[in-house]
Amino acid sequence: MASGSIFRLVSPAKITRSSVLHQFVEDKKKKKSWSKSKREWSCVPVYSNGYTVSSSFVASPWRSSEEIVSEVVLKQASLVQEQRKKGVGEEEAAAPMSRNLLDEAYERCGEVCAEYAKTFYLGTLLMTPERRRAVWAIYVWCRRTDELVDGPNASQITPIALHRWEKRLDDLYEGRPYDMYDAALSDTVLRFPIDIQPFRDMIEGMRLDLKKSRYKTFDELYLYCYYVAGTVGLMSVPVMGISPDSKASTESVYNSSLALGIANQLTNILRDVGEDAQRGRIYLPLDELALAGLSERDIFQGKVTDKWRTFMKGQIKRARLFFDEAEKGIAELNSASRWPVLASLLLYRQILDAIEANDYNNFTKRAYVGKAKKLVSLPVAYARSLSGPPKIAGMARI
Ligand SMILES: CC(C)=CCC/C(C)=C/CC/C(C)=C/CC/C(C)=C/[C@@H]1[C@@H](COP(=O)(O)OP(=O)(O)O)[C@]1(C)CC/C=C(\C)CC/C=C(\C)CCC=C(C)C
Ligand SMILES: [Mn+2]
Repeated sequence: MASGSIFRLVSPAKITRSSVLHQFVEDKKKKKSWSKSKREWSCVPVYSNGYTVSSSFVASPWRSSEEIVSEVVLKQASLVQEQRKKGVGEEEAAAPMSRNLLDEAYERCGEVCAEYAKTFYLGTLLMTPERRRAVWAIYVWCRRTDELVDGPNASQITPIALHRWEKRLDDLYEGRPYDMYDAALSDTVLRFPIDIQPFRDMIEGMRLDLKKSRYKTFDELYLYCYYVAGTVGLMSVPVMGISPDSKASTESVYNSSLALGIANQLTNILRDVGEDAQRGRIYLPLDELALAGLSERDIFQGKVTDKWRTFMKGQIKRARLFFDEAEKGIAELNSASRWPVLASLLLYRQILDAIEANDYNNFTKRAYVGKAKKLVSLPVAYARSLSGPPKIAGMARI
């Protein structure tokens, strides 16, 4: 992907519901006991002594990825609750930069967004100007972070470069932006209650990508998906805003936003199995592959067999459950934010349908959602986004 423009200024040195995957859980129960989280999202094995054997041979209390992530969710949700109570508004903050320059910085973010994600950009035009440009600034930061490991200079990216990128993040959070795009985000995080942790975690995801190319369990994969995509949900909700009519708990809305990121990333992974295998990567839970009678070799050989189809059906089912979880939260968002989010959900979810339509050949055939289907989704999303939060709490209070 051409990334020259957004990197010009960068320093070169750079849940499941209980029904999820029922067949996997049933099979695995024979070997392990499975933790059932409060939100029943977990599809995570717990060894009977509550400990895992870590590669460093140090026994530590076992925490599932979901538990680790839910701490970040709680922290982010409480920041927003505080802001809601205090009634701190978007208009309050003043960034240490002239208004004209700042406007220009945001404009540039909008241009990047329009170039890389046209439909999403159009959706943001429905939002208030403050929200719209804040979402652009977040989008650009995420895109640049991803480009560090996936862009044209990826081969030169080392952990040191990622460390520098994280240092830049700290600086922009402290009001010392390095370039125009950073300046826009620096202003955004002053205006909206967005914790730094999801940003740090996305960088952590990129770090993981540099050193890891296999995922033994879904728990490991879940953490990766949280890092690179669930974080986007946590960054976005404080900007998109929760509807004043929402009766749902802030935490439950955050959980839905997290679910959307996870669902998107799982979908990405399922679409790109063949491409990733060509790069020597397998973003699939190896234990589940083994249970389906498949090995790494089968992935590299890329043959669509009945075993593969059955395995894929389970993976698709799981991704859809995350989409369902996400969908429930959308009605709780501010009215102007619902449409772009729902449109993106509907568009992404159709990639799963496309994998099915390709008879599960995600080795050599790219699952693709045609223009016509995309166009139909937009008014459908719009019509559905008109209905707001249910009159009584529609989402579980935790
Ligand atoms: C209550 C509720 C449901 C709220 C919604 C919250 C919300 C807006 C969630 C957004 C979820 C979302 C769009 C997540 C992005 C997931 C994603 C695809 C991440 C990709 C990572 C790396 O993948 P990979 O390298 O395997 O794949 P590529 O080949 O590179 O595609 C990312 C590329 C990370 C970088 C993410 C972005 C550039 C997207 C950032 C998007 C936003 C800030 C705006 C999100 C808003 C909307 C309306 C979609
Ligand atoms: Mn990428």
